[in-house]
Amino acid sequence: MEILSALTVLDVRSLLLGVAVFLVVFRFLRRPRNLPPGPWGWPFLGNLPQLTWYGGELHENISKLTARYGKVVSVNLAGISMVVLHGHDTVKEAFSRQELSERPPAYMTQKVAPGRGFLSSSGESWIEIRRFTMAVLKKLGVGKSAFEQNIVTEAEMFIEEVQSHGGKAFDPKHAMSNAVSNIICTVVFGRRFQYTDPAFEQLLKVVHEFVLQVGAGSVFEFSPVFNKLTMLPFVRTYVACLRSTFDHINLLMKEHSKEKSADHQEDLLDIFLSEKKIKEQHGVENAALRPENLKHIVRDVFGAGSETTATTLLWGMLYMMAYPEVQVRVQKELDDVTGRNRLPRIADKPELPYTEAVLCEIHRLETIVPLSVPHASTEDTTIAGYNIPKGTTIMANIWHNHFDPLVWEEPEKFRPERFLDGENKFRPREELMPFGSGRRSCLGEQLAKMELFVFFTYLLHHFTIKKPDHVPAVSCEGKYGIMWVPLKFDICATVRE
Ligand code: HEM
Repeated sequence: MEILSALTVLDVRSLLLGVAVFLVVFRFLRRPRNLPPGPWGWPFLGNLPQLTWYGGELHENISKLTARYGKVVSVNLAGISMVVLHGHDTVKEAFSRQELSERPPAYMTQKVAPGRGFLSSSGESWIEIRRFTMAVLKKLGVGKSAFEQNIVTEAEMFIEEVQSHGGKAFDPKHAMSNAVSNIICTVVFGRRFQYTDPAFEQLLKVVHEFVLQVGAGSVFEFSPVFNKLTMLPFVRTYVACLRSTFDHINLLMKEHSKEKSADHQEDLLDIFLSEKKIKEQHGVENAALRPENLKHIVRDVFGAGSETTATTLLWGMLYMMAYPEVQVRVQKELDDVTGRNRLPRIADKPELPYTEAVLCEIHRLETIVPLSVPHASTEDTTIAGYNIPKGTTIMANIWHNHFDPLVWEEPEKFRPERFLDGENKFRPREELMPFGSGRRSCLGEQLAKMELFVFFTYLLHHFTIKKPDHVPAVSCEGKYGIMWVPLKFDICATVRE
């Protein structure tokens, strides 16, 4: 009897062991062959501990893997198997292809607010949303000189705000975010807000909070693991930020639908609603114009279009304090072209090659979206000879490309001259890709370039900016959330003669 029960226990154990071995072997055999190489990972967390917990930034740590694994590296971040591309040629080739230009599922956002925007759409709905938004921006004159006046208005308000500090030390972040966000408000809501407007202040606060709170590479958003672990404090914070952003956008959209003030300009919301009406009258279905999509489009355009440009301008101020000789050269170039009696205009840009080179060098050294925004493959395909199964998340390590010593001589150095030719004319470099590359590249690139040019030239035409005396040295250190942002700093801005 005892022998029989011992045998039964043994049989059950053997059976379980057999099943476990079978599952491991089956999984191994089913694994697609010739995947891009990469380091081993922990169960559930994958390579997250190696890449984020032991110091260094995620984009730098992934970049280090290229020494061992080459330009196309597989990593797993909390259940997301992703392939990270390095080298501008690899990124350019891959992102020009339709099957590598979609987005992975945005689990968290869909949980909080179902609907499609730029971050959460692929295929036909993305094509429609992008086409619609591009048409709106074109209609509003964005990217053309007609829109310049809106930017100039905000730049002038910003200059006034800076001047109000009378040369004393202050943190420019708040005024900068207000000014740049107001330009997007003109596009989306047809109006600018007073810096002290409570609804506007709240919106900026939640967007800023969102940027600060979200961990490296928007991992929570696209992770099927964290998506289920909503009891974890940092996931709870992320969800709360998402909720709060959508609540504020809903509030501003409700305000917008009330009676318009006399100075109201046509905006994205107006065009969305009127296009929707026309399409409905003609019985045409349009994936972009579903009511639930509107708040997503607004959130994505607002989120992508405000903090990005403001952050680049903050980096610009830091570099001008850290490299006063570069600041003097920009100011001289501005004075030579515009004199002291008028302000620079976008039409002056071709005559300001050094200023343009400085802006490019800031984009390169402080790549504010170091790992770009995740893409996904929509079919089995290949990159650089490796198999890429359908549904793989693909990231581009833009930061790595901007520091590639084979492309940039002494890449760690701030050297705007690398964007000038032998005759000191502006020399664009295709290896510089702060706005991404290909079909899914930044929709707001033209707008951002106009804003950066106007704000940067206005600032340096009006003021000389210096580090406050109490600060021992200018630090160009940053912090990585969704974006690479400078640590808090103060400036002193003295009015130029
Ligand atoms: C310095 C400023 C900016 C930088 C560095 C920047 C950078 C980027 C990058 C790297 C991407 C991802 C590209 C990809 O997925 O491959 C992106 C996407 C996007 N950006 Fe920008 N951006 C900036 C300003 C703006 C502005 C002002 C707007 C406002 C209209 C904007 C709207 C968007 C949108 C809507 C997308 C998503 C495009 C899509 O999925 O089709 N961005 N941006």
